[in-house]
Formats: sequence, C-alpha cells, structure tokens
Amino acid sequence: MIIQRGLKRNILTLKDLKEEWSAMEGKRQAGIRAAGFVTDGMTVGLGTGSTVYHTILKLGEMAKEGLKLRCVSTSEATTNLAESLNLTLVPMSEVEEIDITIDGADEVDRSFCGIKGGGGALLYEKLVADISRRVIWVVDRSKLVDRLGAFPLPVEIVPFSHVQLMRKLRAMGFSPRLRMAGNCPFLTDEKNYIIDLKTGFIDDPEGLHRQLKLMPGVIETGLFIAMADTVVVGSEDGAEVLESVK
Ligand SMILES: O=C[C@H](O)[C@H](O)[C@H](O)COP(=O)(O)O
Repeated sequence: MIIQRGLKRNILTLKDLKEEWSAMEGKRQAGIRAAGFVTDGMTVGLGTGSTVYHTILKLGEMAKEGLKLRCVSTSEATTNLAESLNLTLVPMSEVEEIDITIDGADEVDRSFCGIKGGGGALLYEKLVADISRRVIWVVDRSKLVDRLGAFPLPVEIVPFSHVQLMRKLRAMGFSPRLRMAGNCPFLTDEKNYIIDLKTGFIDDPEGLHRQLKLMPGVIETGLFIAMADTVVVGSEDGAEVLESVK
C-alpha cells in the first residue's frame, strides 16, 4: 500500500502504518484513563490536541451520566468540542483556581519537562496550567524522550516584529520557521504568530526558555518546566500513570 505523504518522505510503509496505529491507540488509552482522575464538582482545565480529545469525549459521557463539572478551555478547537458535548464552560476570568488540568504534550522528558504547542495552543495552555492544582499530561509512548529537542520548539511571538525576530533567531542558529496555515502565517487564538525552532537536544530547558523570553516580541515558549504532576502514557496495551517526584 502506497500513500503519498509530502515531499521529504513520500511513501508510507507497513511499519509506519503500524507505528501510527499504535500511537493513535496509545493516545486513546491515555486520554480515557486520565478522565478517571476527574471527580464530581471539579473545575477542569481542558487542554488541546488529539490525545486530550479522548479525555474530553469521555468527560462528555461522564457529564451526561450526571457528573457535575466546570471546564476551562485552552483553545477555540477545544471550546467547540466541549460545547458540542454540552460540557459547562466558564471563562478564565471567572476562575481563581483549577482543580485539575488534562492536556497533551509533544515531548516529555524524565523530569517531566515538556515541549508543547504543536497545535498552537501553548499560551492558553500554559496560563491554564499555571493556576491548576494538578496538571496531568496525556501522551502516547512515542512522546517520552531522554532529552527534549527533536520536536521543533514552538515560540509564540508578536506579529509586528516577526521579521526582526526571525532574523535574530536565525543568527542564534535555531533555523526558525514561521508557522504557516496555507499561504498565510498561522494565527493563534490570541492572533499571534508562531515560530518553530530547531534547537537540537536541549541541555538546559530553563536556560533556553529564559533566553527566549528575554527577547522583545517573544510572548511565550513551548517549554513547560515543572508544570506537570502526572503523565499518563498510553500504548496498545493500556495506560501507565507516572507521578512526578517533585
Ligand atoms: O498546542 C497544542 C498542544 O500543546 C498539544 O497538547 C500538543 O501539541 C499535543 O498534541 P497531540 O495530543 O495532538 O499530539
């Protein structure tokens, strides 16, 4: 079976198909398992992406069966999904603290540092995580890494100075790419741009995060440091719960 996949790597092998199926099933297992941490009366942060999608579907079922929840969404996509399931959404401005936030991640290392923002929702995700008593990430096994950095690091920036920022980041050796949506720059829910950086393996995630945040025009980075308390790792065989040793 041959499926066209783009320019660089245009043939999907059986091995690729098996890996993709395995990742999809891992996402489903992790997503569903994480919904089990939610109890009646909680305020729940709903992350964004294809893994937490399964959590949100499950929460929709649980709410239908009587579970009472207030949910805070991290993106327009998640808002649309939650609304379609009749989950009760509250605006961020009305929430002081969130009991539990469940979200996906693009890479997670052994100390629960992560890269997020593959779907462009990193800013709201970080703000929601920041006021959450417990943060749970749901990932398939392929997201667990020894060192962060194979996944391009998303950085949300002010559109006004994107040309200058691209220039500076290029000079710093990050091979920056302005994220596009067709012919136009991708816009976040805050109407900002995203630059994806090739960082190589990141030895000091906090140092890199600080360095980038100090650059005028950088709003937020996709490095999430010491934010996750629990990581639920899904595979074809089920889901494993890893707890942080903070
Ligand atoms: O901006 C998107 C988020 O950070 C996602 O949670 C992350 O990209 C993981 O997404 P997925 O579960 O679809 O792999």
